[in-house]
Amino acid sequence: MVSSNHKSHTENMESKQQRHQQQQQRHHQSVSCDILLNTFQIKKKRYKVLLNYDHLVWERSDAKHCQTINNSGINEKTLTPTVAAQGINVAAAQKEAEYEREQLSQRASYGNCSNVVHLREVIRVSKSTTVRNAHNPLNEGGVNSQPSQGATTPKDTFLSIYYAERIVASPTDCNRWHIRRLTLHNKDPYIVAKWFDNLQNLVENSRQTRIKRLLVFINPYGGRKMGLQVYERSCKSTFQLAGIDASCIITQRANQIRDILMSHDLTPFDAVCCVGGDGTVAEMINGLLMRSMQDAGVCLRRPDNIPKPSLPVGIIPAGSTDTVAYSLHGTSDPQTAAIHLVLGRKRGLDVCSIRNADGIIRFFASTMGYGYLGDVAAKSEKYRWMGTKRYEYTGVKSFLLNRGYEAEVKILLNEDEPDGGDATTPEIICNVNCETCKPDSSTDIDMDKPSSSKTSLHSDQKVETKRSNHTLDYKHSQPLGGNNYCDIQDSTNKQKNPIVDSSDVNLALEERSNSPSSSSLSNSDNMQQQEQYEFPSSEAQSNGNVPKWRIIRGEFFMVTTTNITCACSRSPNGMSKYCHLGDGHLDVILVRKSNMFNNLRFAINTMARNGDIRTLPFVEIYRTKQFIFNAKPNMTPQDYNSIRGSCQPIADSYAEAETNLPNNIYSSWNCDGEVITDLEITLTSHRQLIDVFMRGPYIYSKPSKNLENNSIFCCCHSDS
Ligand SMILES: Nc1ncnc2c1ncn2[C@@H]1O[C@H](COP(=O)(O)OP(=O)(O)OP(=O)(O)O)[C@@H](O)[C@H]1O
Repeated sequence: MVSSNHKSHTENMESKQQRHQQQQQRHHQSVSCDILLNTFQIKKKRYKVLLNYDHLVWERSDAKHCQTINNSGINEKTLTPTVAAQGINVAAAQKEAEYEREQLSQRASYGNCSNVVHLREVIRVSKSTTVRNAHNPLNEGGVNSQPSQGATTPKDTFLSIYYAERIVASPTDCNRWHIRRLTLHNKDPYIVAKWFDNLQNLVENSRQTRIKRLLVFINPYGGRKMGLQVYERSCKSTFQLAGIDASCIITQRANQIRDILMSHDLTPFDAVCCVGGDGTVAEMINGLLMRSMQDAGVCLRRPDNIPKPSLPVGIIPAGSTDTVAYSLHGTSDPQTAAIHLVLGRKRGLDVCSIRNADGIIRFFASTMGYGYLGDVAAKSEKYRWMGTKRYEYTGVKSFLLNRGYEAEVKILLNEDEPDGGDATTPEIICNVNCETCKPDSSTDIDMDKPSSSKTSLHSDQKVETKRSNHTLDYKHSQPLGGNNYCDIQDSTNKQKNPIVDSSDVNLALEERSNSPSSSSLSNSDNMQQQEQYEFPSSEAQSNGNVPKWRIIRGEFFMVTTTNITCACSRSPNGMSKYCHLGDGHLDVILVRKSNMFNNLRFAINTMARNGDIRTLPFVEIYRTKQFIFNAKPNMTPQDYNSIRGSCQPIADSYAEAETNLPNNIYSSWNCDGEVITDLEITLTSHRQLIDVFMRGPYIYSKPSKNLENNSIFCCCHSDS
């Protein structure tokens, strides 16, 4: 009896709930219509404003004011892809223009004096009774952004729409975004309420991909030690405007981000973000990847596959070079990075794993350079007090002292490019609509399939993985949209811990010295610029699917692998202009030892906007999924013990590197700005292993006055 009563009560509750939901749905349907057209005042001028499905259009009621002014003050009617003169890849630029046109296709053709904003770029909508409150959405009046429910009489006559807009100013400045406000005024509060409800519903729909709870790591030590200020100035208000509940942690030591990500409960968050330079990004990415491996229960050193972390990442530049942020966003403007984060558009970014004889030692997202770049990283840390100037100082010093480094590299040939994918054919620059980086189902290469020269890589050694889930002491006292600073109890002093302990080095070294393949490599007496191919045996061929390697030996000014273009403000095209963000490959750049003049040519071509290192005869570029490096092909087994490689944290790296490496015979690796002293490593690219809030760099489309159709291609308006 009791149970049947309970049952009928539950059914009643359920049907009530359903009715309530239906009522709500009906209410939403009644308030949301796809098209609205009204006249509003914008800065005391009358405008016709149209809400057309997913975009908002406004234009002066008075036709004589029909010319729009863009941000650079240029009168414009349309934007066309006239970019050939800039030496920018025309095909890619056309693609962008096509994309922009596609974006606007559903907008029909508006007058050339119309201003258009896609609701996808709208960050917040608020209404208020006074213009003052409309301009302060986080104040009492403006925060009221919930749809007005039923009976209350509307009294707000101002509607503010905050949206993100890209600034297209010049070929060198077309990637920055800023937030603009459009304030509409209508004396009839019912019209304002209707617009508010509709906009709010539509924006909510496009908001589904956006995040609400964010974990932010701020590095107060990197760059000009301005991490906190950068966050306060460029990100905090943007996150608040977007209603993001940000919990901030100011780092107290190197590797703390990685340790927190590996040990604390991350379920309260939708995303993780870091404010810092490349070293900070590397820590965050390493922490997330190690955590996902740990959670999946795979061996950290020798995983069969590397699971993709569930949390996407945001990257806010506040370091010295910020190559990762620059390559991803096309600018090192922190507000742009924050805007990409709040708008929620993600792309997969390739990440490379680095293995030594013991297995994976860490991951990198930007670049890994031996020779010149390694020397700069090893030396520059000592001069951190110089700020960003330290790179210039140690850069020149390392440049002059570089006498070339002997090495052997093995490059895995791509199946479709039997000659090794020599990158001399015209290529497309990775951009916002890059076809090459479209997400696909192509699998990663098998971690253990391509072998380096070491048998120890295939051993079944297991590393115990332990996970302790601490919870962070977040202060959730503030409402959604707050920016809370968290207290972290950091009892462990792990300042000198490498990403993975190299405790098994001796064991691995013994295995290595017994390895038949390593001895076969040491037989090569003549190391001068040799190149050969390793062909599979006939037996292996009959099995099919056998990797083929290109082997190159010689002396190099530098050997660099890049995962992204490595562009930065000093080198706007980057070291590897055509490198893609998510194609599952890394670019290997070999700069042969030649003379000072050639080294200088290389440096100039890397830094100049129109430079192209592919034209230099002493530079070779290969695109590959896997790369094996050996700095000491002639080394005897005894020598290994004196030059044990290990991954060093950035602190003290200079001292360690100098004592470990004998008399400039060997360089070290610069891995995302940090020093690694391993001399035998294997790099493997993992396609789109991490999701990042970014769009990729835009290619400049020059504003033109040629009017081919009546559409406009950017959003410009007079309300600022
Ligand atoms: N509170 C701290 N004290 C000392 N070191 C820290 C602290 N917080 C983070 N770090 C370390 O500082 C290192 C340098 O930071 P980061 O790479 O962000 O700046 P940068 O080297 O100036 O910039 P870039 O790498 O872009 O040139 C990082 O490797 C990080 O581990």
